[in-house]
Amino acid sequence: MPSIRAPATKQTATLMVAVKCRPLTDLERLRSRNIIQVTDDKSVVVLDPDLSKDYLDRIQNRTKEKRYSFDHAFGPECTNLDVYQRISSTIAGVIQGLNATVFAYGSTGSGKTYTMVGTHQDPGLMVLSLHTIFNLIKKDKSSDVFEVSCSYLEVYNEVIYDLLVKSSGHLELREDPEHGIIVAGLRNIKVQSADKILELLHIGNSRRKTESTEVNATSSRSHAVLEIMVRRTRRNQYGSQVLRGKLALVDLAGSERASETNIAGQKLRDGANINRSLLALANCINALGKQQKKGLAYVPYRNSKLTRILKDGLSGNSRTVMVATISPADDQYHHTVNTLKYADRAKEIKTEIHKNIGTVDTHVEDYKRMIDNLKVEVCRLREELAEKESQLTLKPAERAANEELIFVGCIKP
Ligand SMILES: Nc1ncnc2c1ncn2[C@@H]1O[C@H](COP(=O)(O)OP(=O)(O)OP(=O)(O)O)[C@@H](O)[C@H]1O
Repeated sequence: MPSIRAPATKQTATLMVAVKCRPLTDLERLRSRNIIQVTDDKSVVVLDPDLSKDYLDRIQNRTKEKRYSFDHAFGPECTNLDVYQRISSTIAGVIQGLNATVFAYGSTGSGKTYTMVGTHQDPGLMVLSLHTIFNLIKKDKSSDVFEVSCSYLEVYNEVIYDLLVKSSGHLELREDPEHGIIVAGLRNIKVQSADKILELLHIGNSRRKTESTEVNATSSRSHAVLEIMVRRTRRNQYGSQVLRGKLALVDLAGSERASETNIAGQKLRDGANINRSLLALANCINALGKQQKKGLAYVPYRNSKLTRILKDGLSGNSRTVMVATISPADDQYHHTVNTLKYADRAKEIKTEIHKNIGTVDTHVEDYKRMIDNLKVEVCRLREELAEKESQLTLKPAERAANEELIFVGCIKP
């Protein structure tokens, strides 16, 4: 079976960075002050948490107040749907054969899981994206054939587990010449509806490692990656064209300082591993940001499983959105500024996107049939042309007689 790869046209895309500030929790309202101002739909101001600064300190710039601007900024009153509406065009590309990655980045308790998974009243980006994909598929279902499958994994203590398999073993990463980094043995389940994926997501989330820390009652101890693969087959008279789009939705584990979360033993080890991979991610963001400004820089993807999995989303074939989540509480000032610092660097990151137009599986027999049909067509056109030419080369008298004959021939039955 021959395979024909259609030429892909590449386009450069810049990583989209959105910042989302959650509201103060009930507990925080009692002991913390709000230091975040989202001044417009792109700008965020982090106020100096130290109220003792006097006027002179402020005008002499001895303040820790910081200002940032991003592609989008969302205040505590914004819902996940508000965020989603700004990124939905990226998701829609998946059914056209484009890859997309959405990841939430922020310190522990800043609202990453809330943003990605959400609640019943305020569904998160994972849920909203799935509905978009299936609604778009419904529209084009009459002309094209779609196949949707999903996988859900977690990286816990630098080990990959399949969240769609009960008591999954350790999985390994492999480099595939055609598909890039793949997780060997990861279950890929075919699904017919968004509800089925949501059911799988729910099961996967119940298997995810979470712990109660002092900062967050259900703190994610692992990085979770939900991947939705859409295979679209378009049939036309020349055979079939296959488009393959992939959406990766990533909920990272929370980074924290051991002193702050009051943890020890296993939890402390988890924290060290989480921080190691988040540090590796931060280093990759740094290097990629520098690469855009100063030219080539080494990007240390291989320093963690997480960065190897996210490699495509950070520099390969993907339209990527980073949602930086922050807490408005004054005691989170350092975490907030740190998150915004990396979000600011991520704005420089560029990816190259192209449609994954797969092999056109047309049998030799199909080509033979097409050639035969074309041969018949050419013969017919040649005959028509010869007849027209002979008409033109006839002498005028002959032509008149000929036309008369044709005319007589027409009216006589
Ligand atoms: N936009 C929001 N509106 C209301 N509550 C929110 C919002 N965002 C987050 N929260 C609440 O804040 C708390 C922490 O959120 P979440 O668990 O999503 O943080 P996280 O960043 O995923 O933390 P970790 O990294 O420790 O897993 C939760 O109680 C959550 O319900």
